[in-house]
Amino acid sequence: MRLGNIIGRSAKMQEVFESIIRAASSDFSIVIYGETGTGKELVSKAIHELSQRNEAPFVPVNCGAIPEELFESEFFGHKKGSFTGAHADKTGFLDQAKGGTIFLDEIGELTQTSQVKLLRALGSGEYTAIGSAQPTKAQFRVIAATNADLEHMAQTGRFRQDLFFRIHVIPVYLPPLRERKEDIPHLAEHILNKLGYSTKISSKDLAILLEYDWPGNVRELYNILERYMAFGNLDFLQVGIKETGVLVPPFVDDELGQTTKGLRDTMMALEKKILISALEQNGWNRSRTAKALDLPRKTLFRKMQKLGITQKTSL
Ligand SMILES: Nc1ncnc2c1ncn2[C@@H]1O[C@H](COP(=O)(O)OP(=O)(O)OP(=O)(O)O)[C@@H](O)[C@H]1O
Repeated sequence: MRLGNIIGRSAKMQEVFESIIRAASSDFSIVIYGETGTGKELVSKAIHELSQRNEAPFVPVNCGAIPEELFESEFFGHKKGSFTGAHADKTGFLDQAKGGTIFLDEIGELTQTSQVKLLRALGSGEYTAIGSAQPTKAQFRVIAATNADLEHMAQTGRFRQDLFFRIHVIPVYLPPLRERKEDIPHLAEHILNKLGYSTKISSKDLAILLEYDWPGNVRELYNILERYMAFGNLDFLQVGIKETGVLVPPFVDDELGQTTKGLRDTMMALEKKILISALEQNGWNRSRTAKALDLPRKTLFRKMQKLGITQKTSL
């Protein structure tokens, strides 16, 4: 079963398909919840394509990558000469999305000040480009996405409750891949096909795919299958299932010399090692490191905090 490019035979994905169809037939704001790599952007595009706005643009915005001081200029646009460096008129995201859909990815990463500005535009139905005297009418539909528990963030004051209520009109929940493993064979076939690989995957390799926990979800499946095409087998992923029942890829074992830890601990140790190494390569400049790792700065800060990384931490 598929809906556009979205593959899913599991009962959980059938429910997702129903939510997508319901969401597309309305014009309310939507929030898509799901772990990284579960297909939030893919689903938001599908909703746009199936909606009445499909002739107008779909504008994706990574909220974690927009510094607070640039929020208005990026979202609302600016007029030439309105501030030093404004050499020409700039069309903001909201203008670009006119008549269509604005996809606010990682909305939980907007700062409180940016949240207020966004809420004001959504609440009043208009916004003003910097340096303009004329407000513009908001003519877009919002689809937001997050891998955070936005409701909990709103309850604990980390996300504005009024903005949460304004956007969380139709929630769509994407289940992690480990909770719908019956989709893996179809996804693998679809992905290998897309990658131009014609050989059928062996049942031994399929069993390895089914055993794995997929913390990076479908995006990780893509990556693993690319490596599978290069190696011709999944031996790099396969390893003895540890006593804990957790499958630990051998390249992780070799790297860390740890064979007894569970997947989560091993992933955290590997993540820590990657972050420290990237920070060292970038002279501990966190903005440069975030860029090198293709991570929003705030995500890097959070990860450093979670993993207890400071400049004094060494490999
Ligand atoms: N059900 C699915 N069927 C086919 N392809 C999928 C499916 N889910 C995800 N993908 C593919 O997996 C990759 C990751 O998906 P996507 O970028 O939409 O995830 P995401 O949840 O937005 O990730 P992130 O939170 O990390 O930005 C994309 O290449 C997407 O096309």
